[in-house]
Amino acid sequence: MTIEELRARIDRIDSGLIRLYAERLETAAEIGKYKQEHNLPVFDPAREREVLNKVGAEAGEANENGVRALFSFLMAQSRTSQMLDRKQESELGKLIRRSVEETPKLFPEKAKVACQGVEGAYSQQACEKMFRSPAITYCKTFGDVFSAIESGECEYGVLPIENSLAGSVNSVYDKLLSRKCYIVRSARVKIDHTLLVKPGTKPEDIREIWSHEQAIQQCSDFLSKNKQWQVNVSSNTAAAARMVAESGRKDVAAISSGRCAQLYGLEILKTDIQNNSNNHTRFICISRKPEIYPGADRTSLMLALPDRPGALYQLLGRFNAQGINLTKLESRPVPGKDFEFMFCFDIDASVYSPAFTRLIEELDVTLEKCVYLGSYSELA
Ligand SMILES: C=C(O[C@@H]1C=C(C(=O)O)C=C[C@H]1O)C(=O)O
Repeated sequence: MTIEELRARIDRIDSGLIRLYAERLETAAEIGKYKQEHNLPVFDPAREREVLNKVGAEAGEANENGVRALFSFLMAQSRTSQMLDRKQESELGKLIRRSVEETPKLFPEKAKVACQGVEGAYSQQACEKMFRSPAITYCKTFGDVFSAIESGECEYGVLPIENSLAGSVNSVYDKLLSRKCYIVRSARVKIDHTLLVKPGTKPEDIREIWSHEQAIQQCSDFLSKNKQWQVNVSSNTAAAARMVAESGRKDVAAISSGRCAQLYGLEILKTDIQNNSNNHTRFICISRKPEIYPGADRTSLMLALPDRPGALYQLLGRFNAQGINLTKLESRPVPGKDFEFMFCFDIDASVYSPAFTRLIEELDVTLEKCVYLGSYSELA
């Protein structure tokens, strides 16, 4: 047979498959109606197991895995269509729709905002990107930022969530999971580390360096060329700059943003001392209530998957089926549990799109645990 003839045969098989696919979905829709009339849930895991075992056995050893994967996709499609036919919103679907309806159309210009650190911190730059005239309360720790919102002392909080070189800020993710706050906006801030000293200090006078742990890591090449310096960790890059300013010493230097030079009366000895100049940090703005402002095109979720082969593959298949892109996928251990993981997803889809609504309905109904962290837009 020629390739053309073989392809014509494939085309005929495909037409048959399409007809059977539609027929299977129509039958599932009828089952869906029955379930609705009899108050039965859409998802029937026992029946799905039975179907997978049956088709797997029928396919025989050579085709078993492929057939099982195909049928798990087909069954997910029937579930989606049954759920959409119900026109009954899931709890999460309702929360998102209500938040869109109840959130004002404009992001506030003024608000009481909690940031971690001291004046000059990168969190402050992020906060000023988000709010035109914020009233900032500085907190010692990330946990204190959450507490300031929970107690009502502040309306919003600004926290780092991810750095382009160092990756996710895991302690912020863990707190988002354990404390009830939602992401309502995010912003990218370019990180430019500089070496700051008291005016008049010369490079050869320096004996000690102070900075935040991450900044020290990000400037490791520069620091390794100056091994005679003793490197000390401080809680924040801006706190390190303030410490140098207040120390009265001329043998210490801070690694901090250039902005802190003016703020604390310091001199910039060297700019751009980081290993890689493409260094950005993403900051999030959190609030007690989910607020979804116009333009929200990113949604963060944390999902728990059943511990079985193919669970993540099947979930990713749902994103693919809805044509939805992901901008982040990472696993996080569940605090206090041995080797139990949740997956952090950043979904790249407008909250107004039907595909997003369908996906949320599916996830909320079929997954063991789906923690909604918020829908928002990111300021570049
Ligand atoms: C079609 C049904 O609904 C869902 C989809 C299934 C399928 O496509 O085979 C099986 C079980 C249910 O989760 C059904 O209950 O039979």
